[in-house]
Amino acid sequence: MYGVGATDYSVLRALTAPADAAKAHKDKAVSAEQQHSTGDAMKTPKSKEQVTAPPVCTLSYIHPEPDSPWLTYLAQVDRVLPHLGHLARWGETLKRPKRALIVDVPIEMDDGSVRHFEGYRVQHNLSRGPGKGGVRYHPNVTLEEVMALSAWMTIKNAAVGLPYGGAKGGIRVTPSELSRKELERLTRRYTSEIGIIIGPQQDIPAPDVNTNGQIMAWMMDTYSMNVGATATGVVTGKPIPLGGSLGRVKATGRGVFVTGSEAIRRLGLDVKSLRIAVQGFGNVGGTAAELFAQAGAKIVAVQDHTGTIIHEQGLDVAALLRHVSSHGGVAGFSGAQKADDEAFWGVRCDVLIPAALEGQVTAERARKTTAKLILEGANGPTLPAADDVCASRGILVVPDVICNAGGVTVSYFEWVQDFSSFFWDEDDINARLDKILGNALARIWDTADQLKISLRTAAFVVACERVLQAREERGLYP
Ligand SMILES: NC(=O)C1=CN([C@@H]2O[C@H](COP(=O)(O)OP(=O)(O)OC[C@H]3O[C@@H](n4cnc5c(N)ncnc54)[C@H](OP(=O)(O)O)[C@@H]3O)[C@@H](O)[C@H]2O)C=CC1
Ligand SMILES: O=C(O)CCC(=O)C(=O)O
Repeated sequence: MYGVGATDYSVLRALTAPADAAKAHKDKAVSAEQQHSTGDAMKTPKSKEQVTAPPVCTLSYIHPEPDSPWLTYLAQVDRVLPHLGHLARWGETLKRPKRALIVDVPIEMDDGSVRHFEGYRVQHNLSRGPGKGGVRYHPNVTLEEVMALSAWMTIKNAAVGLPYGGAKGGIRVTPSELSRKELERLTRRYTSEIGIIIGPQQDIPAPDVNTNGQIMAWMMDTYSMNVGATATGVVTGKPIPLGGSLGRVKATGRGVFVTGSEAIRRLGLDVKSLRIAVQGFGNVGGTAAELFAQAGAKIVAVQDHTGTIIHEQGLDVAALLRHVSSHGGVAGFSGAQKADDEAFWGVRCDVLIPAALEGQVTAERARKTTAKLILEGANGPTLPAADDVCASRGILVVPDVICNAGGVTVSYFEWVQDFSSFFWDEDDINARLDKILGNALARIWDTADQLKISLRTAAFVVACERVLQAREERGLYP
């Protein structure tokens, strides 16, 4: 399945060049699409990025299925290795997590029964600093998924230049089935179990799917009680009165908007004329949709777990946000038509924002979309085969490791503020965020232009050089 598509770098170059390339890009994209539809995509130039063999997982303790997040990550690493020069000898470091902790999380349910949940915390790499990354509560969480998410944190933190390694955690649970008290017990027990490897200097969790400020507050309190001192710096994404940072709740969606707006500018497009489809309407998707709508774009389709809604003239995003907060999902929103879930991928749009889970943009969906630009709000939403389809069709993908890095960047600000006990105002936070993301994206874009590679592989080049350079300079022996 991997590497069957060919990557046409002249298309990508046109896409990554400034606005004057817009026409060339459009013409080229049409011809790439025609090639594709005649089954002739292999005639596009062979590229350094093309991977001929599927990635191999050499770890004995997981057995990834095809298209699984860990194999997606390994395929992305295989694409970067040819660009790493002498550092490539350290490449295997990227393919193994430094440390993976699996914990049993038993809790007493409200009815007096005892239930056990599987919990994980994986520290993929610690060469550049403490582990950093969110905690996910979801029924499909597995060790392998958490490994992939932690590895993407290593790449993201390094790509942006934050002084962290990469980590991620999760519990295999359907949180909506638990009462608030059960959720608190689950969170506190999990925190105690992973307490042996987290800490303000070791590894700093934060929110991810189905976790939020309240859960971070319970984690901070539990860790603090266990160490005997209030340790605000052990988690980020906390409520403001507990050492949280202004701007963190919306930071990830804001980062999608900031990096997306820059990509839109470089493509010579006008945000006010754009039609946008958003998958996932939680913290990330909801905020990104809100900011793009405020900038004048039309949000024409939204999908979450409860269904798909479409409005050709543009949804009233503020009203949809209110509906989701009172009904738990987009289904039943009166200001739109209900649509079939698969129809979401073929909806007429210019920009697609996957902001739900991994593996959503398959090769088939990449062929179906009319979007010119994909902004990865989610982690790992695009399969490697879909990346190849996007490249051959002239669709620019702004990859997760820069596109959704706004959240961890403001988490970094929170951690710094907690250490110094000096808190910044929101304008200051947003200005610093915009600058850091803008500079990181420019560096990645230049790398893509120089090496004639995709933005994803360019982000990996920038990040992996930093990670492996640190590895080499630190040396191997204690
Ligand atoms: N929160 C953060 O700061 C960061 C999050 N991310 C990534 O962004 C993505 C979304 O996270 P976040 O917004 O925080 O999570 P939330 O829990 O706030 O929202 C997740 C959204 O995705 C929807 N969703 C879940 N499964 C599906 C599915 N199979 N099909 C369609 N929609 C689905 C949910 O719908 P429903 O509610 O109906 O289940 C919900 O709308 C994840 O990949 C996460 O790792 C990345 C960087 C930082
Ligand atoms: O804020 C953080 O520390 C991490 C956020 C996260 O989990 C992510 O970027 O995927």
